[in-house]
Amino acid sequence: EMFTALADLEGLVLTELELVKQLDTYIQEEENKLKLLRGHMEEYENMYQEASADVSKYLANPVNAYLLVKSLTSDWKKIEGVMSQNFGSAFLKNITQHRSDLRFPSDEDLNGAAVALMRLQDTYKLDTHALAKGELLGKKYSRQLTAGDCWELGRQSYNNGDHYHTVLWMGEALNKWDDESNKTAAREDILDYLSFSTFKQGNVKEALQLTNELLKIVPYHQRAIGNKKHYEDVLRKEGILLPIEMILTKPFNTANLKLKKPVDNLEERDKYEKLCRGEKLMDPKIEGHLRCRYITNNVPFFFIQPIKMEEALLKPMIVVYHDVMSDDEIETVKKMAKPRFKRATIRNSKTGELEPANYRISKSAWLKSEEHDHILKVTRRVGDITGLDMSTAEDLQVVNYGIGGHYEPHFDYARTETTEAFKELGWGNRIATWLFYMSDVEAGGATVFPPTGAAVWPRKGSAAFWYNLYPNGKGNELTRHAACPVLSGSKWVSNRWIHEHRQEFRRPCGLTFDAEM
Ligand SMILES: O=C(O)CCC(=O)C(=O)O
Ligand SMILES: [Fe+2]
Repeated sequence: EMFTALADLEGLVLTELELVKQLDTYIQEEENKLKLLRGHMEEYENMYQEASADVSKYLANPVNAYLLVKSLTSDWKKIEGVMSQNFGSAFLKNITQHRSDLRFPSDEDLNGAAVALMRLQDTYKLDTHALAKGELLGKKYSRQLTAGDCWELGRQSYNNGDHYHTVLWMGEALNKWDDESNKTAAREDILDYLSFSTFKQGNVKEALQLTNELLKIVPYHQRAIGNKKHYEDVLRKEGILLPIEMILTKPFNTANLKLKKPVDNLEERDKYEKLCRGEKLMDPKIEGHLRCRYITNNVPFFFIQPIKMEEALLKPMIVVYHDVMSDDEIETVKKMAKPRFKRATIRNSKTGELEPANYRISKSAWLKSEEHDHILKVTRRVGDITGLDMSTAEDLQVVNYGIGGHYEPHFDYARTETTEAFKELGWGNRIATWLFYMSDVEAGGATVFPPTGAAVWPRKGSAAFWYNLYPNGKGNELTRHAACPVLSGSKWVSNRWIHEHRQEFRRPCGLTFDAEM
């Protein structure tokens, strides 16, 4: 699957280019064929006109007689030959053969991309109508969606059992359909999905109204007849007198319906989404104490070029360092990571198999310091700035987020028994997180901390840093954080997780829960 990373989707543009080229050749070949046939047809027609005026006189001429016979034997064979030339199947064969090196997205990608669009719609409170017009945050214009495009989004939602978004998108499809001169969907298909999902969301009257509308187009639609009866029964039981006068409003307005967003088990969803939208949740008094400063850490090189530090939160301390990774270093890391990208997976506790994780839509790869001088330099820099020993840090984890890519609220440290945490590494728990931002993000994609209201917005070359553990080794629950869905742009980050061992003299352990750095 490729929808999970924007870097992978880029290849699809090449697929489109190749298709355009091939289709162009195919159309030219078909056009040549038609031109040839038209020429032959005109010849036949002329001959007929001439001959039919006076058949016997015409055929009395031996050349004419010869040409008539010739035109219906050898010429006709040529025409047969031209007409049975099948450029279409040759074109398809060519594409199929290319399929392994041309990259085609799968149905899973289509579903993933549709779900991502719904996630963006919910998180950033995007209006369905504006989105369908190609508006993002009132300014950015993408292509307009047709009734058929909206219908497809509705159908994807329906197949996922998500009647809420089915109603929104099928409703939009219905309105678009009304305005379209070249219809891109069938109105009865839109009404079929829309009526059923409207009913599923608990709007029986409107479902009946939409079903009646469908029956006007297809009077013997079996399922619609059954549904109509069922909806009427439900209404009768509710004590509503039938038939009721109902006219479909134009445009169809989903705002008049009762609609419930699909429930999910993330209790902090509300806070998380508010922070993603840039709403301020932090106490202004706390925010007022945040400062910026230059640091040198007694590292000689930093005396010449001090590091710019900005506080994002004091308790626990979350800081952002600016200009700590150069464009060259970023390019190296991206280039090395791309061919190794794998989608984030989790192990299914029942089957033991690795499965794609829906709470984390991204692709990642691991790079070692030894692999490139740039990575080694970056590792040393992190050690110099944090004062921590990097020999117990994990390799650099490079991440690229795809359409609507996100990472739901989580802790970076292991919450199981400390002895069990990252057992294979044997370096203790993840004491601190260093998070490089390797791209700017046009919209969305913040790193947010729901318990405290802190938010860090990606800026190319910056990095966020915080301690996950208290000095006594206990995990700090206030460090729970998330990567907001990317609304526009491609988001690249890389993680350096530093472990407890060997930090004893650098960040002494203590008995306290003191959250200061
Ligand atoms: O991408 C981000 O902003 C955060 C990523 C993150 O939290 C993680 O990879 O653990
Ligand atoms: Fe994280």
